[in-house]
Amino acid sequence: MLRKLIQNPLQTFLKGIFLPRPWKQFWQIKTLTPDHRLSAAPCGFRAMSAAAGSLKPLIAVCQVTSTPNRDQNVECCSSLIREAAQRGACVVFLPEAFDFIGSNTEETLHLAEPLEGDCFQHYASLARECGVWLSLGGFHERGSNWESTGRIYNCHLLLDPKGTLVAAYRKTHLCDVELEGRVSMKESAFTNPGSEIVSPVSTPAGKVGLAICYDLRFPEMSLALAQDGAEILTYPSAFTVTTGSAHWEVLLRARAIETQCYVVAAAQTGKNHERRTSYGHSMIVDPWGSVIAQCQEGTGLCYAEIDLAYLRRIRQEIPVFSHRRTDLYGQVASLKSPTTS
Ligand SMILES: O=C(O)CNC(=O)[C@H](CS)NC(=O)CCC(=O)C(=O)O
Repeated sequence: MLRKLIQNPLQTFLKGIFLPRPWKQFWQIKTLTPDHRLSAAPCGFRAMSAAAGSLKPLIAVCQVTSTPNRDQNVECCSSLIREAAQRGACVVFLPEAFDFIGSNTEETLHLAEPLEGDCFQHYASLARECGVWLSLGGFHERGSNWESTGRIYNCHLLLDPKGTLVAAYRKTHLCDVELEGRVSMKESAFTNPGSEIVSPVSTPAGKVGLAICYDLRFPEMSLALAQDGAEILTYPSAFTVTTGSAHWEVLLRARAIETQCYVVAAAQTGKNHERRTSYGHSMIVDPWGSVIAQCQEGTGLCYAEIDLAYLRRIRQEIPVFSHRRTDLYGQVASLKSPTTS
């Protein structure tokens, strides 16, 4: 841990010499005391400093390899969340299927839980313990119609640092995709489609719009969220290697550029079970379209600071929302300018 934090000895040395005293103290507290429990304090500290103009809110993206083993998945996600909180992240993002990836439909349905089950309770108490917001990107939810439909929802949950459920978005675009000999997905066979897009939620990092994985292919949805005030779009995902290597980064950057939002994409990586491998490449894209953070291979975290002043400047300089020719696009004609905060 300590070695990981002191990544650049020269930088460390220079910081030691040149940083004025209060900065030096802050830096030492944040990095040289690895077992110092930074719970609600750093987030508050960062938020306060952000308001004072000196520090911007930090967010963290978790990349994992969920398997059918629920307990192992909880252990892995929880340790990443704790690490992110210790580094001062305000909001921590987990990918689609953070709870598990079943090796077949029966197993998936068998492992699914109601919203208020053990899985939710665990992460609610972890949010409280760590003092962070949690985006739980794709929970296999047995909804109220479980008995009648025999299908679940793919549900993205947002929890505040009190462990309160602030928003739940149920995936609206289901991934029924067949690439002959390469990819076969029929999400609708075990999942009910959600019926609504959820209004973006204010967090210390900005207004977060919730989506899931395959939703990324529908720019109408990202525009609708941006128009409703989103500053950060989230696409927790479990992309296939075939489609991910061709489309993932292009789609994420396009959504960021079109909507002038930050795009946060926590992803599954590696071998989830015998017949399934996920693409990984979890990343954070800024509203200019630059990839500002990306996870390395395997399980892990990446971080970025959110700069809403930068977002506002881009929106002023290239005012696409006010240039939109809503008279020309038929069904999407009703899109208006984003609500600005
Ligand atoms: O079923 C689960 O347990 C987790 N959910 C998924 O893996 C979902 C539905 S099958 N995967 C995708 O949407 C992949 C999209 C994709 O790869 C693309 O759009 O190219």
